[in-house]
Amino acid sequence: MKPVKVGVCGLGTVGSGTVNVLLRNAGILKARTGREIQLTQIGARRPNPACDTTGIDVTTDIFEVAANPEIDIVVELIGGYDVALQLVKTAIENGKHVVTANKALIAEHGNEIFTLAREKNVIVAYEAGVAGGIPAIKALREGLVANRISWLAGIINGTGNFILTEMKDRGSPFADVLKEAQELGYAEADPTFDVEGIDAAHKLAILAANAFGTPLMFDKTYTEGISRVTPDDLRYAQELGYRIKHLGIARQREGGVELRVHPTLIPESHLLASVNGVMNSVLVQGDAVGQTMYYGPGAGSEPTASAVVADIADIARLVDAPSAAVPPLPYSAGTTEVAALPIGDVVAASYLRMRVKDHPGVLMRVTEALGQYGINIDALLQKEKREIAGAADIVLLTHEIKESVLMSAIQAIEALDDITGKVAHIRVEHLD
Ligand SMILES: NC(=O)C1=CN([C@@H]2O[C@H](COP(=O)(O)OP(=O)(O)OC[C@H]3O[C@@H](n4cnc5c(N)ncnc54)[C@H](O)[C@@H]3O)[C@@H](O)[C@H]2O)C=CC1
Ligand SMILES: N[C@@H](CC=O)C(=O)O
Ligand code: NA
Repeated sequence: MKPVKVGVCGLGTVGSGTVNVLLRNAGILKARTGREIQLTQIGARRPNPACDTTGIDVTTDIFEVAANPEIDIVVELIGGYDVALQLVKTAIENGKHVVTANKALIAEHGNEIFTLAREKNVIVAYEAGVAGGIPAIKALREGLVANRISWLAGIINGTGNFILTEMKDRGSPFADVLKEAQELGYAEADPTFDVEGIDAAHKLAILAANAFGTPLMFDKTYTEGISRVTPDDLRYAQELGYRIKHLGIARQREGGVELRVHPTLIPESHLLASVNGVMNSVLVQGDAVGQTMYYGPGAGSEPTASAVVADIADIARLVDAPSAAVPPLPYSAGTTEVAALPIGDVVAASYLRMRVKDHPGVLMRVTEALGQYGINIDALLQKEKREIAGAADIVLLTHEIKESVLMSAIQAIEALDDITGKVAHIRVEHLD
């Protein structure tokens, strides 16, 4: 059988890892797929010393790769939107299968890309874009195909989890840890995507589309990042028996789906609470299997390349299959429109932290304000702030309450004379 020919565009962190894995493991890939997978051409602005491209045709024009009649699979690893979209569409128009790690592109332009791919009868695969090296899309699409999925939740941004872990364990300042994550190749070109939750929202939109068979709904995903989580929050959560993790949560509800990305307190005994550093994890609730959980590196050169090459191998097995054998919407969203529920309708327990003037009766006034809205308190800490004369922090865990009601109660608390500044609010989930 003739080799399956691959063109890789972009030779940065993931591109160089992909070249290394394809070359190093060519023998086992051939044995496992029954086909030789040949790295035929690379599109790169400049060489990358992290990989050896000796003997491979390298061009500075990535569109040459997309037009190369020899090539069966174009691998998009340049990142970003405009040029990447153009490249992917050109490759599809030219009848090539596409593998990409670009979750931003898939989350925001996937509906258009998949429509075009369907017309041209080619596969667009994006396993590397969601939870890095974890075969999360494959688990949903194949391993859990028998299940009706009611919800999933995951730690799906490696940089964010790395920052929260280092802040908690070593007390490292946010900016220093972010710099380290960038040096390790974990962060996005624009790291605000990581710290403000946009990257996790891209991934959640893709996971939800696969789990629920809906179109991609990134624009309807409620998104909060980790930038407002303070070292005090991490410490107080720990004292209360919780950890703060940045979670993406997708849940089927009557009337629509919840799609939300935000810092979350989870019990320290929950398995997700032990997912640290750059590791990611996705927890899925299916009606037949119950809960399954997937764990592994969410970012980095070869962990991400592992998923890119897995997609290449899957396509290699199918390139010569009759079109009927190629899964119709292979790695993609379905088409059933569904409503995204507003965040105000979410019912969750909450962590509230407020800076108060340490006057007698202040705690009573806060609990009264909550009581007026029917909000019960589950746990409470009051911490004197030694470094600020006359100030204390009150930290509360509330029972489950509709978020729109909680917001009204928070406004009432912030209006009290004893409260300085804003009330910090982090949702609590038990995920059972
Ligand atoms: N770094 C990671 O751990 C992960 C990254 N990703 C995704 O993989 C993609 C690539 O990310 P990285 O490798 O980290 O980025 P990177 O910045 O290290 O690499 C991108 C490379 O593409 C090249 N490039 C950009 N435009 C080009 C053009 N027009 N022509 C030729 N070369 C061009 C750049 O020069 C650079 O070498 C992104 O979509 C990212 O979101 C996904 C999962 C993990
Ligand atoms: N910046 C992303 C890279 C992988 O998707 C992350 O940190 O998770
Ligand atoms: Na993955």
